[in-house]
Amino acid sequence: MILLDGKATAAAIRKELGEKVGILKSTTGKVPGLAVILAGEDPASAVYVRNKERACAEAGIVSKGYKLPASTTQEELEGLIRKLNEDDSVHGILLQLPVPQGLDSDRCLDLIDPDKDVDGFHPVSVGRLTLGLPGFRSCTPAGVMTLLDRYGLDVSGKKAVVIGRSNIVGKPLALMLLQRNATVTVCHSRTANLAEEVRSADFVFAAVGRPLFVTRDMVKDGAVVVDVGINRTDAGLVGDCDFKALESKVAAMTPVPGGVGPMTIAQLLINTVRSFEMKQGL
Ligand SMILES: NC(=O)C1=CN([C@@H]2O[C@H](COP(=O)(O)OP(=O)(O)OC[C@H]3O[C@@H](n4cnc5c(N)ncnc54)[C@H](OP(=O)(O)O)[C@@H]3O)[C@@H](O)[C@H]2O)C=CC1
Ligand SMILES: Nc1nc(=O)c2c([nH]1)NC[C@@H]1CN(c3ccc(C(=O)N[C@@H](CCC(=O)O)C(=O)O)cc3)C=[N+]21
Ligand SMILES: [Mg+2]
Repeated sequence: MILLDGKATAAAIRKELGEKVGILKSTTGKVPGLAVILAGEDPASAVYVRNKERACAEAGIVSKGYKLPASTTQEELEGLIRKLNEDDSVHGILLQLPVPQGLDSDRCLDLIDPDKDVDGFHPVSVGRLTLGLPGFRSCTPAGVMTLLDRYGLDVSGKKAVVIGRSNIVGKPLALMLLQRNATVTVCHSRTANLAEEVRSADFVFAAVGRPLFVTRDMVKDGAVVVDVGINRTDAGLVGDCDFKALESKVAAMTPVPGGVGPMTIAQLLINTVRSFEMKQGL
């Protein structure tokens, strides 16, 4: 089995980006900037935001954290986004989800300048993905595609089954796989015979949010399995797949932790540097 090492791949990407940013700095006199907005005190979100800030530093990207209390009003949050849209030192704006109760995340995401939408959540970015046009792609599914690329795994002509249809993972991932000429099936909580669908897959993508959801009997011999799930259990952080049971059956698989999670952050950095380049007309 080939372990799809997202941790090592993400580290390599950060190093490459650091070198690229160094060159961009010497030619333009400027550096890419990312604004990360965290409203409220969700502990998992705080961990992710800290990881993002550390990753930015490694790649030479200036990150600016905006920590807002859970009591922040819709008007205040929208005011901050408007200000960041106008700020020339900011090339990417990320609103960490979920936002506290009472705040309307859709209205906030809508307000982000699509040219700074490095998270790929703006309806314009989603529309561009759907149409196959250039634009920012949601970092988790785009990070998955980057990981497959780095391992030379090509989905073209292959049967891909995505489990989960959320707007930030399952749905955009299905569109990206279709763009790469996979034959794509999307499963969800109303899918009949889900196990049978998954058994037919050359590539399985699990984005469900349930530990041990994908079991050995559900996966075909020699399949490639990408586990997007992040579940906090008494046994620690686990994915959606029964890693131990699948190990001797699959051709390649991502671990959790150390798989898709670090790639999500690496993709955010890739998108931010790209946004910076576009601003410079590069
Ligand atoms: N590694 C990373 O960078 C990231 C990891 N994640 C992780 O990925 C997982 C999915 O995240 P997200 O997409 O936001 O989650 P959501 O909860 O938004 O979506 C879960 C999806 O799984 C489906 N589902 C739930 N239960 C079942 C079931 N019993 N049978 C079939 N389908 C089911 C749901 O179906 P339905 O639509 O019918 O309700 C839904 O489409 C989570 O563990 C999350 O923590 C998320 C983002 C980034
Ligand atoms: N606007 C927005 N953009 C996001 O991209 C976004 C979001 N909101 N809200 C939450 C989800 C989740 N997410 C993760 C990022 C990194 C890891 C990650 O680094 N995981 C490590 C482990 C980290 C740990 O120890 O918890 C790993 O899998 O190895 C996981 C999950 C991004 N999300
Ligand atoms: Mg969700």
